[in-house]
Formats: sequence, structure tokens, C-alpha cells
Amino acid sequence: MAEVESLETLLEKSASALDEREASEMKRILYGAPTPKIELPREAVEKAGAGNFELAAYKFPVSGEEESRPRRIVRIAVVQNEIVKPTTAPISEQKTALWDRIKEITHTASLCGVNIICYQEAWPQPFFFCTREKYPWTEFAESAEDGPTIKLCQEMAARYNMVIVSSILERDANHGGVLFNTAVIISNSGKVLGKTHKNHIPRVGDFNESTYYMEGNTGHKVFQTAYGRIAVNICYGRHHPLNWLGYGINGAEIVFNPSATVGALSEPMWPIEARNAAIANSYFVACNNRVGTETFPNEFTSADGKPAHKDFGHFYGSSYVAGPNGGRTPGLNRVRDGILICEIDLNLIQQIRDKWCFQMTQRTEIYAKLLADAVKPDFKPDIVYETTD
Ligand SMILES: NC(=O)NCCC(=O)O
Repeated sequence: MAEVESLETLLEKSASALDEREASEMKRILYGAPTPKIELPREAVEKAGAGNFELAAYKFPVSGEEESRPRRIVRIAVVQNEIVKPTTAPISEQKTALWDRIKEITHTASLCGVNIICYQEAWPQPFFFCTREKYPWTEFAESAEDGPTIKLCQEMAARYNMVIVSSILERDANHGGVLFNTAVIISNSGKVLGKTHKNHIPRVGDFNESTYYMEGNTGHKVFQTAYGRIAVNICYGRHHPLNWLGYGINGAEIVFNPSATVGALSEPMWPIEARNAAIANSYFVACNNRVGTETFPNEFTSADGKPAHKDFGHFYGSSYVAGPNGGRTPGLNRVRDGILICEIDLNLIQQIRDKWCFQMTQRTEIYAKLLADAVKPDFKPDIVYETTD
């Protein structure tokens, strides 16, 4: 059965049965304040057409005018893409083909004035974690400081004056060659600003990632860039509200959520979790997911009694941006490569914080006490039972 193009195409279809007001109310209730489309340079649009990838751009409402500080307008972008070569091709060919695709996509983003771009989780590789085979797959791992993928990103970041968030499988040579699922943040100067690990490892369905890499030990780092303070909550971390809170407490203004997830598992959660994090923490979240179906040479099982198979299921793309005001952009499509660009005003964050007061009303001190108690071996849950007398 052919995959559905996108939720938005289904909504457009159903909107044709509504009158104008009903259609606009449906959009308002589902998406929040409108995020109008941005006009993009013709050259970029032509490149997207020739390269067969979607190019979509939206604008969040700007904050109200303030007397004491100028607006802080930033263009962010998230990328979704299929693997280019089959998983049976030599590793170097698979990697080089992905590098070429990302070069093309990043060049197009640069024509659109993008300041910060985030690629999808583990972008220079197929998502082989389902196989649980070590070789040849761990050969994709590389240094987060000076591996070939990072060098490529450094070169692009400097050339395009763009901050790049590049998520890779990291081989940490300083610690016995252990592996981490790592996002490397490359400054617009071309220097590596730092790295942050995936904190939570999925143990669900075919996402058997604990076979490959360790739980992260970098906490909830936030990176001060020329275009705002950013953090990266890698894929499965989006199911953990305290993980999102950690980046908020450290001052993140934009949190990227590079992902790789399949429809049968997580699609109903996808539009909710990152958006909820943006609301609860009053920051922007930009989340992206790979696309396509990846087939591997050997069969593997999902440990659910069902027959062994060679593919992972469909990665459904649908990348989007959510804002502190509760709104979100439409998603990219579910079936092919794309860049989603979003123009945001970082001042909106403080204005929403002043309006909703979540940071003022949250009770971190009582949560801290609860958590400190809950990790003790003699912890007893505080449950009140009805007495029998
Ligand atoms: N890559 C990854 O963490 N996937 C887990 C599945 C999900 O979180 O939707």
C-alpha cells in the first residue's frame, strides 16, 4: 500500500468540505496562531525541484515591539532525507553519497538565509541498529572532534556562515573507543563548539540501540551560538519530559530533536511531544525525522513472535517546528527528502514567559525533593489508602 503523502494533504482534502471560516477554525485549533509561508529565492526553489526535495518555509508570529531591545530574528532549518545507496554498498560509498546529498541540501538552505541547520539523527548512515549486528555497521562510527563528517560540516559551516547540528555515531577514542549517539554543534565560524550525547537509549520494537552505544554522560548542555542558545535532545529523549526540562533550565532558546522513528511505533506521539515541550518550557523546538524504508542484508526479528524480516518499516519524516506560543508549522511530507525553514523571533520566548508564567509557577524545589527521595533504596510511594475502620 502506498504511503500517505502527509497529514497536511489529508487535512487540505477534508477542508474542501468546509466553508472558509470552518476551515480556518480547524487550522487554528490544530496548529495555533498562523505561521505564514515565506517567499524563497528562485534559485533555491529551482534547486529543490531539480534535486527532488521539498522546500518549505514558514514564519512564526513576531513578538510585540519592545522599547528596550531589538527583535532577534533567526532562520532555522531541519532536514529529512532517505539513505542514498543500498545498505549492501561499501560503507565509504554509502557515506559519500549521503555527504553529497547533504551538501546539496545545505547549499540550498544557505541560499534561503538559514542561520542554523540541523540534520536528522545519525544522518551519515542507515539506521542499522535494528540488526543488532556489529559489523560492518560500527565502521560508520567516527570522531566527534575531527572525524571526516565533522570536517565536512566545519567546512560548510564556515562557508555558509551557518551553525550546523550534526548527529553521528561517535567513536570516543579517549575512552577506549566506546560509542555514543552524539550531536556535534559546529559554530558558524567553522569551529567545533562542542558535543552532546543522547541521554536515553530506546529499548522498544526494532530500536535495539543499547547494543551499540552507551547512555550519554554530557547532561543537558546548552550552546551559545551567534544565533541564540541551542540544545539537542536526540530522538527517544523526546519521550522524557524531564530531559526537555533540563535543556530549559540551562537556558536553551531552541532545542533540536533529530530523530529516526517509524510510523507503526510513534507516529501518533510525534505531533504532540515536541510541541508540548515547546509549550511547557517556553522555547522553540525543531524536530526532524528521516524518511523511507531501509532494507538490510540479513533478517532480524522484532522479538515479538512475528516472522523475521529485513526492513525497519517506514520512517515517516513529518519534520516541523513548534513555538512557545503553542503554535506549530505544518509538517514536511512523509515520503521524501525535504528542508523545513522557519523564521522565528527569539524575543517571543520571554514575552510568552511573562504571559504564562510557567517558570514563575513551576515548583522545582518540591520536584527536586520528590526526585531525591524517589532514588533512595528505602523510598515508599506517597499513596493514601482508605482505612477499613
Ligand atoms: N532513534 C530512536 O531513538 N528511535 C526510538 C523510537 C522513538 O523514539 O520514536
